[in-house]
Parts: sequence; structure tokens; C-alpha cells
Amino acid sequence: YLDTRKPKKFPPGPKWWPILGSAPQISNIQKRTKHLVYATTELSKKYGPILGLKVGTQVIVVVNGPAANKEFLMSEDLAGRPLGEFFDKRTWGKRRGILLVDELFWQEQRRFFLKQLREFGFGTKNMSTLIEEEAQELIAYIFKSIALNDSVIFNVQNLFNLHILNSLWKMLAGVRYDAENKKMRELQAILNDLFRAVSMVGATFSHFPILKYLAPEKSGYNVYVRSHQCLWKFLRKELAYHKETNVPDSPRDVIDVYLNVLNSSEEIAGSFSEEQLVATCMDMFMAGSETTSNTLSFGFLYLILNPSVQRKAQEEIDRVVGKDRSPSLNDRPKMPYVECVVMESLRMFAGRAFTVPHRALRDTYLCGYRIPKDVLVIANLYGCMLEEGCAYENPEQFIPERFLKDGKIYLPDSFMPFGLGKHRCLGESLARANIFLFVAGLLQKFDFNIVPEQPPTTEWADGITPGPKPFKARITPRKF
Ligand code: HEM
Repeated sequence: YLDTRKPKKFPPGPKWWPILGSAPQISNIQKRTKHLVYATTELSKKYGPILGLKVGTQVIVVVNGPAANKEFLMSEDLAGRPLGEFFDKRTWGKRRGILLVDELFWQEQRRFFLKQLREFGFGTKNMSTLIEEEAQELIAYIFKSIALNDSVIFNVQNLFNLHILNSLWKMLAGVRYDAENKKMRELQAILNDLFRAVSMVGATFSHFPILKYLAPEKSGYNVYVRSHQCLWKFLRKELAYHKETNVPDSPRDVIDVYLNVLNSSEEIAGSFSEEQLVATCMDMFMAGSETTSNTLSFGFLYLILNPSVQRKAQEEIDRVVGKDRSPSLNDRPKMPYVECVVMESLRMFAGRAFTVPHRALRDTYLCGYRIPKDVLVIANLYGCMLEEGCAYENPEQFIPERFLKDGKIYLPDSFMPFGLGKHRCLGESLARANIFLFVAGLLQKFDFNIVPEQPPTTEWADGITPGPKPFKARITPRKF
């Protein structure tokens, strides 16, 4: 069905009504199917993999299935990012981070951050130590909560946020915060509000800008502006502190190196500025915290529902790491099964997600359909990883062995949780290291079991990224 020989018209989709566009049809299906990824998948069955939608004033093309998504994500013509107006001029319009920037700025900033994050963490040794420390903090906290009892019941999806934020913030700003720290609680609260106010395909007020004025509270606009401004203030304070304490010859973290570039006498590229730095830190929080925490939450949800997978992972951890030291990234090549648990957790997360929106840089074609300049295009990864009939047998089941062939890890082409091409996730190695070390570290020390009175479901919630509905586990120290 991806016949690209004859140029076609704009991608088909449900009728566009005046003012509302195709919102009523989408919302009807979404009510029934519960999730926007399911609704757009259902529409793609009727209209084809490239779906032309209009929601309010915003034209959005949603791409479904592995072949179409591969072509989309690898297309140079579709490698733009939305301009400010996608979210909101007041908050995003003036900013130039990495997620929402013009192409020149994006390239320079991406290159800088990739290099520096490698220096301050992504280089395996540093990164492993840093994340191991965070995982050990969490393990110590669980032991403390168990105290003299046999076990403890925890809300699992809240366990990881703090530590994932810390691993990111340690690289960028050189600090980590304890759970009780006021600054950390403030940061978490701001991010929660921000994530609730928007989704990857925008927010009610970005599709219907008039609602900003008519219903600023109900459309989520006020929360969005408030949380955006709070985060901006938080980052500005951190920047001011770095400016006061920065010693040019011994940079402590990525922010210090950035400041050195700004202060250097060399001719620096035009894209470096304090505003840019704050905006990019903000992007790192937006792109790196909830994605990783929610992937871990999905992973532990399915580990609780599949005790035999847990046992198998623990056997591997015991064999390779033993019980007297914590797992490190050096163990990874010898632990293919735990690595496959990471892949399966990523599949469970990304298969329910849209990726970050792209923008057409010029009039172009996708799978033969005409995509006019500036139209937004977004990938729905459900058909690549979780839909019945995709590359995986029984896709809704958590089966890490599916990635193992003769003891080696094999990933099909349609496995693309981090996207592909020029905009492929910048934090992939950090995310994969975090998930590996948290899974291995926690399973080394504890068993995770269902609380029979409150069994978890595989139902999940939409947000800027998908996450499991709140669920509890009984955590018991392992007996060796
Ligand atoms: C499980 C965790 C994660 C997943 C599943 C994930 C997935 C993705 C995806 C699908 C994209 C979009 C690719 C595209 O638009 O074509 C992306 C972009 C991005 N991610 Fe991640 N990500 C994760 C963690 C992180 C972390 C930890 C960081 C920060 C260090 C991060 C930073 C970014 C940035 C900056 C971009 C934009 C890259 C660009 O446009 O050049 N991500 N990620």
C-alpha cells in the first residue's frame, strides 16, 4: 500500500469541519478506544498509513506503521522542528532549545551537548558510577522503609522520578538532590504540572488558540504558562549560581563548559547564548526525565506480572554480578537477558507513544503523498511495536527472550523507540544505561510481587508520554 510511484494529494483522513477540523471524529474514536494512539491507528486502517488531520487550526500528519515511519524519520525534508506557535508564542516562541529550534541552531547545539554529555557522563565509566550511585540511593531508601519488617508496599511508578532527574541534573549542573530537598520537590512539582498540561500532539489551547482567552484555566493554558515560567526561573537561578562560582580552568559540569564557550575570546558560533543554554536544559528535562521514568515503570509493572521473567533476570544477575558488588555497565555484555528486559520495557513504553513532532522544511512527498511546507508530521509507534500483526508475536505480552537469537540480541528494523535519522534521541545511551542499572540493581536485592488486594492492571494513562496507571508492589529483600 506504500505505492510511491504516482504523486498523490495531501494525505487522506476524516472530513475537516469548519473551526473544529477533524477533532469531533478523532475524539469520538478516542472516547471508545481510550487513547489517541489507538484512535489514530484505527483511522489509519480506513485511510492508510499517512493520515491527514486537522485539529482546530493545526494541520497534523500522523504516520503509522514501520515502513512509513522509517521513510518519514529518515527524510531530510521532514527534519524540521515545530516553530514556537505549535505550543505557544508567549512561552516557547522566543526560545531556542533543541526540541524547538531553527535548523542551524539545532545542529550546533546538538553537537555541543552530545560531546559534553559524553565528557561529563555518557562516557561509560562516569555514567556507570553516577547511575550506580543513584540506584544505590534508591535501594538504601527501600531498605530503610522496610526497617524491621519483612517487606514494604510501594507505589512503584513514583520510585524512579527523583533518581532519573538526579542523573540528568548531575551531568548538566553537577548536583544531586535528596528526596526531602525543597528545590528537588519544587522541580518535580513543576515538571508534573508541565507534563500534565500538554501532550506530544500539542495541547487543547495550541489547536484552538481562542481558548487561551475564553477558557485559560480549563484548556490547561494557565497551568502551562505558570509551570513553564517556574521552570525557567529555576534554571535561571542555577545559571546565576554557576556564573558566580565558575572556575574556567576546571569545569564541573556541562553548564560550566557552556559558560566557558560564552566567555572565550574565540569567535564563537552564533547559536550560543544564555537563553539558549536555559532553553536546552529545559529540553533535557522535558525529553529525558518522564520518558525514562515511565519506561522503568512499565518495565517493573510487567516484571511484577511475570514473576518467571524476574527469576530469570535474577539468575543472570547472580551468575554475572554475584551479591557482593553492585551491577555496572561493564557487566552489560555478559547480561543479555537483563538487556532484553530493557528492550522489552522500551517496547512497552514507545509502542504507546507519539514521537516528538517534526515540521516539513519545504514542499515534499511522503510515501507518495504531498506534504506542504511547515505542516507538522508525527510518528505513531503503536503499529511498529505493539499492534497485533506487527513484527512481534503476542505483542502485548512481556517476553524478553523475543530479542534473543543464539544467545545474541537481535533487534528488528521496526524497533525504533528512540526514533531514527538526524533527530534520533540524544539521550539514548543515558536512558538505556539508567534502565539497565536500575533493573539490575533492584532485582539483585529485592523480589517485586503483586499486592493481592490491589492487583495491577496493564491499563495506562496518556500524558506528554504514556505511563502505567498507579500500581503497587510488595518489595521483599531477597534471601540468598
Ligand atoms: C526511555 C527514554 C527515552 C526515549 C524512549 C526517548 C525517545 C526519543 C524520541 C523518539 C525522540 C524523537 C526522535 C525524532 O524526533 O525523530 C527523542 C528526541 C530527543 N531526546 Fe530522547 N528519549 C529518551 C530519553 C532521553 C534522555 C535521557 C534525554 C536527555 C539526555 C533525551 C533527550 C532527547 C533530545 C534532546 C531529543 C531531541 C533530539 C533532536 O531533535 O536532535 N531523551 N527521544
